[in-house]
Amino acid sequence: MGRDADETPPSLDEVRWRIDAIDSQLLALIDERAGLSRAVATAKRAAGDTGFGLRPGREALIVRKLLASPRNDASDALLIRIWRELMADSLSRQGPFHLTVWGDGRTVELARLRFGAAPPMAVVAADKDALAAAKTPWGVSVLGLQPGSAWWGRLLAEPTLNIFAALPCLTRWGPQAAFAVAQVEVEPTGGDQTFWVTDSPKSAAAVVEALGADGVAAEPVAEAGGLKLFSLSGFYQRDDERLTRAPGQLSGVVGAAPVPFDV
Ligand SMILES: O=C(O)C(=O)C[C@]1(C(=O)O)C=C[C@@H](O)C=C1
Repeated sequence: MGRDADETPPSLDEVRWRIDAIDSQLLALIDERAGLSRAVATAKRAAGDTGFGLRPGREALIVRKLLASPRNDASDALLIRIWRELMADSLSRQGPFHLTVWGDGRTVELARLRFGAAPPMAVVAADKDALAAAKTPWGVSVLGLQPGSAWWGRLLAEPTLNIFAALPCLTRWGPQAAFAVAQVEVEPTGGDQTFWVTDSPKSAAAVVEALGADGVAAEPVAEAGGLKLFSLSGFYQRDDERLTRAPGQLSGVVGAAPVPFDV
């Protein structure tokens, strides 16, 4: 702290010495955190929870708290990248966490940004293969919003599969272009969007208007195969009355995700 302005700046050797010292401290803490994944897994088993260890709500709360913490130089992107790596690594120590990706190169990039380097990743040629993989134990699938595919509509018939993340999680990393799906519970985190599908033949704008008249703020996300996908502002339960009376014969909630951290 507090070098006077007229003092000579530290030499490169001195700065590197400080970096080395910080790296040692970081390593000790990272090592300690990684070791806690065993304790987390044991505690979950002791509580009778033998299912998938992923807790997207807890991850969102951790990230939001970090982003809200005072700091001088560490960017939001740096914090998010580091903690996503730490949390995904913890998850892969708890069980056979694995990724399956369907989409383009950007979808693969978004999957790695969100789930880090730890989980093995398979890229599949068909959206239905990615959805099937999301039903395997400890499976997460990342599917792109590709024109012509209404894979998200198939979740209406798969009530155990939920969209739980919209990627990327920062708007400065680009528009939301892919979703993560797994057999996982979604829960409110205090800043959420709910994904809702309808077969209504009305235009997306007309559906948005009908929902809005009932107090539901919606934005169109995708349209394919006679189905439309909307993002609703806030967390909606599957049986929310406003959604049961919304346009469409076949409609329903297919998941929820934290809103991007920088909106
Ligand atoms: O808190 C948990 O349940 C954990 O498994 C730990 C942890 C983390 O590393 O912080 C890892 C994975 C979960 O998705 C959420 C959080």
